[in-house]
Amino acid sequence: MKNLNTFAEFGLEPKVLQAVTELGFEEATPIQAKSIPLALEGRDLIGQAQTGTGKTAAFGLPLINKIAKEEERIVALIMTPTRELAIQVAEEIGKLARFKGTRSLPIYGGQDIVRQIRALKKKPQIIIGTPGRLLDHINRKTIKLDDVQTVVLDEADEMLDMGFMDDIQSILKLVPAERQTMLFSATMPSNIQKLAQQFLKNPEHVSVIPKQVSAPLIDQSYIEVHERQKFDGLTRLLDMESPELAIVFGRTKRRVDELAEALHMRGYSADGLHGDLSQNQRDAVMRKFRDGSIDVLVATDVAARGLDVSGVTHVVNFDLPQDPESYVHRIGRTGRAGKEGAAWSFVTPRELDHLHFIERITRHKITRKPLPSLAEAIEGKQRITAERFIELVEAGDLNEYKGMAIQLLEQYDSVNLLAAAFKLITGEKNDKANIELTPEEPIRVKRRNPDIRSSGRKPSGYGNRTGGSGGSGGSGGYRRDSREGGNRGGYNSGSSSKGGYNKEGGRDSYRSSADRKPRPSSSGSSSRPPKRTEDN
Ligand SMILES: Nc1ncnc2c1ncn2[C@@H]1O[C@H](COP(=O)(O)OP(=O)(O)OP(=O)(O)O)[C@@H](O)[C@H]1O
Ligand SMILES: [Mg+2]
Repeated sequence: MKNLNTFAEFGLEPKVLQAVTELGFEEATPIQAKSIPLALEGRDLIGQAQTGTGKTAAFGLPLINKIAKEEERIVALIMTPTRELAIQVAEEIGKLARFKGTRSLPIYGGQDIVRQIRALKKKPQIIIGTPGRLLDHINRKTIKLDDVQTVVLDEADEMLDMGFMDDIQSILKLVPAERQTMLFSATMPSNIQKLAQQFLKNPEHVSVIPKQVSAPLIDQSYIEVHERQKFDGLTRLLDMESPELAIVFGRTKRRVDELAEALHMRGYSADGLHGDLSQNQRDAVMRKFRDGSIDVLVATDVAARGLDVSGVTHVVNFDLPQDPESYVHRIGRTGRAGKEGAAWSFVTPRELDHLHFIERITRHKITRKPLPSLAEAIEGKQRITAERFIELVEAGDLNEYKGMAIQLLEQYDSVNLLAAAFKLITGEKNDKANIELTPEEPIRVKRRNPDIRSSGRKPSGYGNRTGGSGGSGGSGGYRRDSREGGNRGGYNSGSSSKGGYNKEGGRDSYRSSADRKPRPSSSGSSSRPPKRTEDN
């Protein structure tokens, strides 16, 4: 099949094409070039391509193209694992549908259901939702899926990991069998195949996987640190690198809260994002991050999937993620849409094995770098300040300040004066603020079945490793103890038993937190990963 590269060649209708042009997309990305023609033919698809390569438009454009303007029923359903993603995909679909006027609506937990019901009365044609809240509406009969012709599962593997299998099954049973189903993600672990077999008809696998899974424009480094050095390491890194926008990933909700608070105390404009925040709080944090009023977003894996915020120049894994997949998705928040990005990971000595495991699975070398020195941090701050000085000088418009400058220059040396200005501006943020974070346990290598690449080829040596040094944890199972939610050590899932999912824990996070207690740790014999509740 010839790969089409310009959007005009796809035969999209003019109003859809107009939106693409307006958005400034010149060329289709490889995944778009491969998927769009097949999707337009009505084929079922499994689409895999690196983070930030335009998968949303790859399914969004054919979808919008196919929906008749005068349609009054819900004819398309897009499912996403998290609320933020539902909102973002809805926004992108909204942009792509701008000229055609296709109506879409995001539906997710945490948002006032009455308001959603009101919005549903306006006859949306595309629903973009998280599985739990969708089911709620289906049960209330406020959403009817009888006329759905196209279903998209975005980040399908994450939805399975979060325990949405049952919900997805229940939902798909209500969609007519005569439909088109598409499944997209950057990573495709083996459980996806099962889902695909069950719900897709003769699907075309469309994958754009170069040698490595993560996006090529991300410069990946790691710093070996002790747990207690991490915070100072982070502030030095931020000072040295001066990111435009940075996302710092922490392992748990507590970690994120503490870290955001600590950064704040040191004078950084940072805020935390995790699943215990109300939807309003989460929306507010994302808004501030998108408009640049905060420049460091500290987050649990909630923000790791699919989120597309332009200007994210740096991702820092303050704590290493458990899975290679998470690593790929986390660092994929930078280096998007052809831009460059930097990913830094803090690795404690006991986690070095785990880092090498991630390197092997992602087939990408992660370069070791030293902890930035204080001098480098200070120099970084001064460099940025100098750049700002120069911008201001070049912009002119300094008349109000010149009088005092002239006065001072008559009495003092110009170098000393400028140095004093630097000191004043870049000098100690509240470095005295005493910061102590609760330490996190190191991550250890776990045996599991990641199949991060759809080819199913496993790098040699893979799967034979047991944990690093010492300690707790089943040696055979892949113990998913890194997810937020505090259920550390609470459950084991045998490496091949990802099929069943725990329904406990509450589906929607608008429920009271009492409904969302993690499973007690005595239930370690269960092979079912508990559903992560915060995102629905
Ligand atoms: N053909 C294109 N040319 C330029 N930019 C594009 C093109 N297609 C999409 N984009 C932009 O690229 C960015 C990333 O797209 P998108 O979020 O769909 O990536 P993704 O592949 O879904 O990534 P992830 O795996 O993280 O979910 C978006 O801001 C989108 O508007
Ligand atoms: Mg995406």
